[in-house]
Amino acid sequence: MTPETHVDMINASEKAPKERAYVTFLAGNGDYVKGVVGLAKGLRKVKSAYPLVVAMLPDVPEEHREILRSQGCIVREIEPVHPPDSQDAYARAYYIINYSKLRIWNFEEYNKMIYLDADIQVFGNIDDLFDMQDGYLHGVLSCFCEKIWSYTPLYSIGYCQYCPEKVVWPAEMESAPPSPYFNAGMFVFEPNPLTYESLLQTLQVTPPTPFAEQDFLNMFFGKVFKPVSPVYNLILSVLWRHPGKVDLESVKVVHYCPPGSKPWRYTGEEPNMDREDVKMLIKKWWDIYNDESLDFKPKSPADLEATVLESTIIASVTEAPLSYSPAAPSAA
Ligand SMILES: O=c1ccn([C@@H]2O[C@H](COP(=O)(O)OP(=O)(O)O[C@H]3O[C@H](CO)[C@H](O)[C@H](O)[C@H]3O)[C@@H](O)[C@H]2O)c(=O)[nH]1
Ligand SMILES: O[C@H]1[C@H](O)[C@@H](O)[C@H](O)[C@@H](O)[C@H]1O
Ligand SMILES: [Mn+2]
Repeated sequence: MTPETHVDMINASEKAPKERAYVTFLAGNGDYVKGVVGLAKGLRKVKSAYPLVVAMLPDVPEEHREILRSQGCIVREIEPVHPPDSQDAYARAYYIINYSKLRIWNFEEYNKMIYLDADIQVFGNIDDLFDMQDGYLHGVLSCFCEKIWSYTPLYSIGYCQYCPEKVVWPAEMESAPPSPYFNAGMFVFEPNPLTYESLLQTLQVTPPTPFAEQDFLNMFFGKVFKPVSPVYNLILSVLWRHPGKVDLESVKVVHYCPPGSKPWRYTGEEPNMDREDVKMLIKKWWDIYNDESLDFKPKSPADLEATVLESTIIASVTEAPLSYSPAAPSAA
């Protein structure tokens, strides 16, 4: 190597932009695609500087992929991930959908990504999360107060991370209070081939648990998890479980998580869905979804071509599937 080439290489790596992107996940031919469209438009509204990659299972129909490309999303197909142990068909479908999210650690062309569920909307710019300290996984604590947690001892004693002082940990309890547990609808992470292989290998020796990849990621990244403010992932039920804990004015990200709260399925009939704050947040989601001025506008025909091309090239990058069944069921 000539000294010039060496210098060129150093310069090239110094100049290489830090690749960053948002990433969401899509499975099936149902209505979650609306969530992704809403999210793409929401990110545009708050002027995010980074694109939205959609990691999708093979069962997402072409027409939905087309809608997403026309909204400026980078479409990237992933293979389903099968957890170990045979389950009944319903549980299997649920687990395959959720564990497939692990493939995003293989998106090596990005150094840092922010994962967002499709039932999330951003109401403020959160690009600052990319500047969080490297080497950690950043996310927001889960609330344990909803009935969905009733299978856990935590729920029976009324323990929640949002108000740990409320419950004195009973001496007869077998375990100590749990270590911080994040909601897997939003997290900041660094794709990495070694982490990716380790995640998939560990999964093969880890029996599935009710909160699927959320439980698994909490276990896997337990030692490197750093909590960020709940304004970066307001789980809607925190509004009525911990009133006053989060100031709605300062909330940047809303997660339409509780039953009946998906904006595109909202009827107002389920518990708490008739609250004024919930109705206001549902309306705000629809305002973004319906706002045509937020549709992707390629700056030039070449720009549009670039988006489509990027999706095509990325999707054609093949990877060795550790476990793949072409007939992944959909829960949508
Ligand atoms: O048919 C489906 C189902 C799910 N999804 C994708 O998977 C994500 C997770 O599903 P939900 O948002 O419905 O799940 P919840 O937010 O209610 O549940 C929580 O627990 C889940 C696992 O139990 C995940 O960890 C999820 O990120 C976490 O917020 C969706 O946002 C969407 O991106 C689809 O694309 N199609
Ligand atoms: O804190 C949340 C909340 O309790 C939700 O209802 C549940 O679906 C999520 O998995 C959890 O992280
Ligand atoms: Mn969600």
